[in-house]
Amino acid sequence: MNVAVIGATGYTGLEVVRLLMQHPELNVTAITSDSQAGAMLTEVYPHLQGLVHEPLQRAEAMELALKADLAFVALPSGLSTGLVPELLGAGLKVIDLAGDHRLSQSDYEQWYQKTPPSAEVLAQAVYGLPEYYADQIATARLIANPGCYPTATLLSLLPLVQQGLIDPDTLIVDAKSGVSGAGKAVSPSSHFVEVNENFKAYKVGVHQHIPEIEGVLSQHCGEKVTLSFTTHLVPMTRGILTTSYAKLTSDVSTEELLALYQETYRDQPFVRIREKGNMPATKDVSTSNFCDIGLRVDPRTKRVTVIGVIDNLIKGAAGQAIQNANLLCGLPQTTGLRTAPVYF
Ligand SMILES: NC(=O)C1=CN([C@@H]2O[C@H](COP(=O)(O)OP(=O)(O)OC[C@H]3O[C@@H](n4cnc5c(N)ncnc54)[C@H](OP(=O)(O)O)[C@@H]3O)[C@@H](O)[C@H]2O)C=CC1
Ligand SMILES: CC(=O)N[C@@H](CCC(=O)OP(=O)(O)O)C(=O)O
Repeated sequence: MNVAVIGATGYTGLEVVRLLMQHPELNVTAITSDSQAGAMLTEVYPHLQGLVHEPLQRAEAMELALKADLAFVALPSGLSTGLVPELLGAGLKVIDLAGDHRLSQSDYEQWYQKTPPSAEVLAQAVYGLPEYYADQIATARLIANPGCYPTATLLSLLPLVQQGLIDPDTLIVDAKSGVSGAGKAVSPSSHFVEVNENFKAYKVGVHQHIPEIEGVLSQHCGEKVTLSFTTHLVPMTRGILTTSYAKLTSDVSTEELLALYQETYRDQPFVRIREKGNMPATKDVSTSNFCDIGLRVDPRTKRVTVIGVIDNLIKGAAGQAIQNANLLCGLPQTTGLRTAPVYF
């Protein structure tokens, strides 16, 4: 299948291009940039010299449809809302990495403070978390690739929520991200001087991923879930670590919960469950599409603590988008994604 990468000069778009170089079935035939149209990607990123030969072009849907069957859209939120209907109308399938097609119109307006996509387009969107929605993804025309924090949080919590093992009212998620999560545009809060040797919470209580996480958990829980969710910026380039806490509804042991997680993710190639006493770190998954999960029950407090780690740019964005493209194409989910993490 021929694919276009929209926003190829951005961090996630660039990762899609890089990962697709080793994909046996998906060929990158078009790459776009608004500010660099007409230039070569290697002028912006010389490390790709000799590896990428397509020129950067503007994201014109009809022109892209002549070159590709599927588009990965890696634009800032708000922009894909305008482009996606044109791409769909031109006959392309779309995987949107932005938040635009993950929420209801009212939630999108409230949490992103932008104009939402039309109800007609939203009705076509399938939430692209392959571990839970593989069948719907396989037949979709528009896939809303999950957010980075929601990916780690949902994979960490859904086994517990589905089995009614935690009281959803007691749920707290403490999340930390590397700075590439903010994209390549420089802002005062992600500037080197602000981030280096520093550690800070941000968007406390107002993070745009709150309704996304609550929405999916509620679907699987059968009742409305609300959670306390706090994001932190860590002075590292890649990686997300989420720590989730909740009160257990029955006396279960760490061993029993680990067995449940092993069983839930037995056939999922990118979720790895740790042995008792072993907690994952961000480097364990760096540059790979894995999500590693560890947990422990505290019998004193009757709470469970679940640690989830992903690479925000890979399982949190580009890798998951390719996993979704594999499902769309009827390929094994691991096609082109079987890379071991880079530990140092
Ligand atoms: N970074 C991450 O870890 C994750 C990001 N996401 C989401 O994926 C999307 C892409 O993120 P990311 O790659 O980090 O973003 P970047 O800011 O790094 O890249 C954005 C891309 O969009 C292009 N673009 C086109 N028009 C505009 C415009 N008007 N203003 C700014 N950029 C424009 C830019 O290219 P050019 O300037 O050359 O035109 C650039 O290639 C976002 O919606 C983000 O929220 C989702 C999960 C994880
Ligand atoms: C470190 C950092 O700033 N991360 C970003 C992640 C943004 C993102 O993934 O955006 P979507 O809304 O498109 O999912 C943030 O917290 O806003």
